[in-house]
Amino acid sequence: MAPKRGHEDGSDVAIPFKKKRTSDNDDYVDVDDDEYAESEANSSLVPRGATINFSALTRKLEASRKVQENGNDSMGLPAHRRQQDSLVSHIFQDQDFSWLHLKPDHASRPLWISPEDGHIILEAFSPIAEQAQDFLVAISEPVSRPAFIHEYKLTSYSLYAAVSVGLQTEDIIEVLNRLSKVPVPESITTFIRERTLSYGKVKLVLKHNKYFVESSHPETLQTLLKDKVIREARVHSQVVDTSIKASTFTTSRAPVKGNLVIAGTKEAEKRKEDSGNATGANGAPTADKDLFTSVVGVESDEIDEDDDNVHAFEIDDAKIDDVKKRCNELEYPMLEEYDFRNDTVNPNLDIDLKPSTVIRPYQETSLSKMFGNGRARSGIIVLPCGAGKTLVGITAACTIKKSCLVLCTSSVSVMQWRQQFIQWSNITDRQIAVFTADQKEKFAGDSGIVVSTYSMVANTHNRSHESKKMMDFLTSREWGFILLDEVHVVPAAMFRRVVTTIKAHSKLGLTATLVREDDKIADLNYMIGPKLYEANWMDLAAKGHIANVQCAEVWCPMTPEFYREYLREQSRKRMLLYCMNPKKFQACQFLIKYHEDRGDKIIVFSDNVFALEAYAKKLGKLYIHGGTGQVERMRILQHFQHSPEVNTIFLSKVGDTSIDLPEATCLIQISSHFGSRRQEAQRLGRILRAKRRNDEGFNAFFYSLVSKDTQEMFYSTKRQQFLIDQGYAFKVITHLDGLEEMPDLVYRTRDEQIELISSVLMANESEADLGTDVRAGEGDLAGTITSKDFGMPSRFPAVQRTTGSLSALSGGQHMSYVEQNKSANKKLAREAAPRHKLFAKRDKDKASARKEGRSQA
Ligand SMILES: Nc1ncnc2c1ncn2[C@@H]1O[C@H](COP(=O)(O)OP(=O)(O)OP(=O)(O)O)[C@@H](O)[C@H]1O
Repeated sequence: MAPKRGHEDGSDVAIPFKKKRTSDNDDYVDVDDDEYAESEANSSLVPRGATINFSALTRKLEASRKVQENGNDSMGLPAHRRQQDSLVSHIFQDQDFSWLHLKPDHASRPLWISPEDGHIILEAFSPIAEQAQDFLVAISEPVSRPAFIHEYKLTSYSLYAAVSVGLQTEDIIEVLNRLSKVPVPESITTFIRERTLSYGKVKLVLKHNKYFVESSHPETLQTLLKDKVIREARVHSQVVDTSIKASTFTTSRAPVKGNLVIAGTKEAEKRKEDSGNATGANGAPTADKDLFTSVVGVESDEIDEDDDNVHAFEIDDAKIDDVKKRCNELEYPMLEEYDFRNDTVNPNLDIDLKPSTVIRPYQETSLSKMFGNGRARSGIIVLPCGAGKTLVGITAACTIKKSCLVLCTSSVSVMQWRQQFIQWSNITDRQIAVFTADQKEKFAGDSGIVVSTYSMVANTHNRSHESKKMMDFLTSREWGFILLDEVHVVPAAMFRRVVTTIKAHSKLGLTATLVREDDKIADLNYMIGPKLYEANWMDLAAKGHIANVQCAEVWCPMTPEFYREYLREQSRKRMLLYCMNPKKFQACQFLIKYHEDRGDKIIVFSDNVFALEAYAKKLGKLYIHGGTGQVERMRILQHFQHSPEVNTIFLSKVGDTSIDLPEATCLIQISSHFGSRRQEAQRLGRILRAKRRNDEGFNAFFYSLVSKDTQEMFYSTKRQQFLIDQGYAFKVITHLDGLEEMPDLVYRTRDEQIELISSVLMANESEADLGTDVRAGEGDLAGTITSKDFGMPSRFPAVQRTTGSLSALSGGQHMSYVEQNKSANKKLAREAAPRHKLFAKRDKDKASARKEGRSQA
């Protein structure tokens, strides 16, 4: 489903169109499983959604048993269907689904469901695709969403999330059936029923400061009460099965009744008008809505939950964790909801959005999933980089109006969150405090906001006296709301510590890239809650909320000298060699010139600080890395924002996430962190917020410069996968037209290139490390990441010094190259690992040719 990569002829340059991190004090330790991409073997061994594949596997095994027993296959499919014969059956073999008969009006129904694995294929060009997408996002995981055909997957978690936002089993099946070109296969209906049977049936609700296990299914509560742990946790003074009238219960698809989120905003007014003008909830014209209704046959508003009779029993505060765990084991995971409007014990916080703050429709939609029934559901909201997750979090805090704790990944983000709270809401300076290594503040009054980092809160060692006092402040009180930024990067253990030490009634996780190679996403489901909403990147771009980006991969051939060294080198310097490839330098110079001439503002990213400095100095540009002081950073960023003289800056990974530069319209990536899909997406996020995004025909540009025939090509392909799944197409540029004619082209001559290789070979091993911004300072998001940090054995030796010659130091670089190279060659020959026989033969041939030459001489 990935878009094809095409070749560009260069004339079309106009298309040129975010570890284990250990850092100082308050910065977190971040495990990005994406980085497993460093190991090719790992990446292929750990498929995405492994958890789900496991259940699919179990079903398959079960099915094969059934086939043997009664002639049905694992998904309950009749065995005879495999013998279905048609002229083309043999081509598709077991992927021949022609036995699933199309409905007579299939052309007007936009989707097809695979009976084998629950994958759903959606025609994104259908007039009712937008409504269908809303529904599919609620019940399934988006797998890939390019322009015309989308792929989704029904999983246990997606169905858990669907139920948690109020959808009912039979509604899911019914709507799916109406949208599907073929009758929903029995295997799928069985799967949906099985998975939704118990999920979402039990809620943990805090009402009047007492915890209740609540359900509208009395038999479920009876089942739970049969369990010893739960029975013992029950508070007997309460009347069992208290009937609680849920006054404002609605489902996710119903209009948000009594919802405080949108009240008072201009957008709310606009939406009221829109509905008055008979347009759809998404602004879709009535005609489309009618078509949806005629095909789907269910008005979205019809799916209202009839939840009049809710039964509950009270449980002991101290036993909450045991009950939660037990419910999980019994396969009745509890949804957490906070009836904040009826919480009279925790003091209210006087916070509201400023009248000038207008939230965008997708921000509102995401929040409606959280507040759909007048309570706050805990869960995760996924929005693209630059789409305004901060404001979503702030709006949620303004809705709950109770004390709020915000946790983010670095001290830079802490300051940004604080500033954004002040910018978008009426919160006063005294009501919002920060807790970082440098600042330990408490808010004034009974209620307020504290912004901190995960590591400040989770860290249990070496706390200063001040920090201890601050932690007591945080742990001794009840928080109405905890906001968790960038949830996908925080290790499970750290989350567990945070979640157990802080008593919060509701949790909201925010992220742009819910991608991990392992099953840690499952931990998030348990610790925070299900995914409540995931936006479509292309949709937001089409509506002008984020910029349209043209992505391209520029293939830069290695010069023969660099390639020879690359093949010889066994250490990290291989990476430095492909970063410092003179042809890459030239491509970078050309693209900078091209885009500066167009009036673009350009950010060049390099993870490797050695390369960063070398490029920036050679091309005469300003640069920022971990070692750049705060004052210097601000000065450079201000120049970039306001001065027409500074149109290009070079950034190390410190700029991946924490820098908000809406002026930037072009990104050039010269070195990156292995195959990290997350970093690729986060970097793209820097230009998605481009100020000029709504200019007529405006495009932002994202270039990855890749040295041809090197490992970098593999990593690059891997990195792009997440963005491709979001619908981005990467073009391949193999030739930049006009590059050769550039008057002041760098490293044009062989001598200059040889001089460059000399400097690379003389560099320290540590400087060659791609994942390390060795000069990262306190508060930087850039930490030091190595393969070892991801639990993998380091393939490279630790830092090692190489000696440069005196002649090199005195400026005779050319000579030093020869000297250095000679000795390096000897050293390599001594240390060389066993070579492939092909190369061994070539070396032998060469050696005998040399011998022959000498004897002839
Ligand atoms: N409703 C809105 N109205 C106006 N501006 C908005 C709105 N929502 C977000 N923005 C602006 O969009 C930009 C991006 O927002 P924000 O930094 O919250 O994005 P993000 O999703 O957290 O991105 P990232 O994941 O890259 O950190 C900011 O400049 C913010 O002020």
